[in-house]
Amino acid sequence: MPLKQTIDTCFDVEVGETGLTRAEFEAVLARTEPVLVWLREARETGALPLLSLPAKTADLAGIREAADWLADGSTDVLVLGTGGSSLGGQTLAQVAGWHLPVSGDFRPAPRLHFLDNLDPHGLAEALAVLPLATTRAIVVSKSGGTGETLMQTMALLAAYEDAGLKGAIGERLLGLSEPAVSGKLNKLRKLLEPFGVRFHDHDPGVGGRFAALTNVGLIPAALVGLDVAAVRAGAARALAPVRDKAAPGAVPSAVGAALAVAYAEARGITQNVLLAYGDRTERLTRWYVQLWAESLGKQGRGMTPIPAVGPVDQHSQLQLFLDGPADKLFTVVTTDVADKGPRIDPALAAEAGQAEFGGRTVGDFVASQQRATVETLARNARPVRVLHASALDAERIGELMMHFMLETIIAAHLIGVDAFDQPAVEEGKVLARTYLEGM
Ligand SMILES: O=P(O)(O)OC[C@H]1O[C@](O)(CO)[C@@H](O)[C@@H]1O
Repeated sequence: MPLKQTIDTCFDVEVGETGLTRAEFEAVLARTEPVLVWLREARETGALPLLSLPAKTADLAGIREAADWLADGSTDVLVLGTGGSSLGGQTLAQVAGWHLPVSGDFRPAPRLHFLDNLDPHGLAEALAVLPLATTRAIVVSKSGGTGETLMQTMALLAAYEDAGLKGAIGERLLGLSEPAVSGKLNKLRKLLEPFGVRFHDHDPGVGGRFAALTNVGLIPAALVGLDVAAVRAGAARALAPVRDKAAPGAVPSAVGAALAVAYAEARGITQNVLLAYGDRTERLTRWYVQLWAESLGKQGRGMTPIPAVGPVDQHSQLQLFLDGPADKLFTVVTTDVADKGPRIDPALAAEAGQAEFGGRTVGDFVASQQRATVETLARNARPVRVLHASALDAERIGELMMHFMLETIIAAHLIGVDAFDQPAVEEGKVLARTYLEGM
């Protein structure tokens, strides 16, 4: 079953005066019309390569081959890379069971590790415990110049050398970066190619945070057995209403973008909580944070993404969400979990004084919580939309990610910023380099 978006609990009739009026929403929704025309044309002309990805199949064999090469005889596979060079892969891999509490630790070899944060202690400890002779890595950097990734890579190269494996680095590492362009230095290629490391090309027309559906996200996904063709098929579903010239009200991503922008403009509500239920969606919330924050936060404009996972964050953030400032728009991602998971023994439930648990499954409880949280938010005058998937599988995650990417691009157009750059972060990078030189 495809993704279902429900926005009824976003309006004044349901949430009181914090809520938008239908007229306020419709006015912004109407402004998505030219954006949808632009998107449709960009898909047809290929001007926005992201939009060609859902229908693309020619590269899938190469993606599966790369994943098989990384896995072959390996106990461990590292993904070095940060931001958009890592989070999309993490999000997809988690749907296949990577990084789930407990069961994620018991997955069959190879173990998959994403090293996306540069931490001196963590990296040293990782390099000390990894069985390097059976460890492969894929190094992902669109630009080839990200300091964190270069440093991790150099540290790994030195560790291989110390382990007497220098001669076989080409058999252990794979690179993924923009194609070499004459006259333009790609530091990662310059560093790794002399070791005989092969490179896959990062599509130069797809920015890192929009790259989950390219080899960047799909190689790690394939490595843990996710059906990468199904991910693309799901993405195609999210794109279909744009392609098919549906009216804005029938394009879920346009509706979502219009809601967020209408709340920002008409109510000053610029905080967007993504509360996703289930361990398999935890990385999705982190991927969404980069997408929404880095794409929209510029020129004094933007909206602040807040990640939350259910039900666990009911026990940390929900108090604030319900009873703190009414300054947030909520998106709750739910799935059909009723009847799923362990079933509770009625005798134990009665013994514990929790008779209503008896005969119910864990999923029954979570399903009730999903419903109760949405309703409680609305009753407390918090606007909330629901994105519901019957199950979070390869196809649905592809649909969900494409939905959010389209929503982000449309929102960027509505607020008048470029979704695809991130100029402000450069200043700190330059300064950090200066400080490093002075050490
Ligand atoms: O893939 P790269 O070029 O290493 O960049 C990693 C990340 O760094 C950023 O450029 C921000 O510094 C992100 O936009 C990007 O996803």
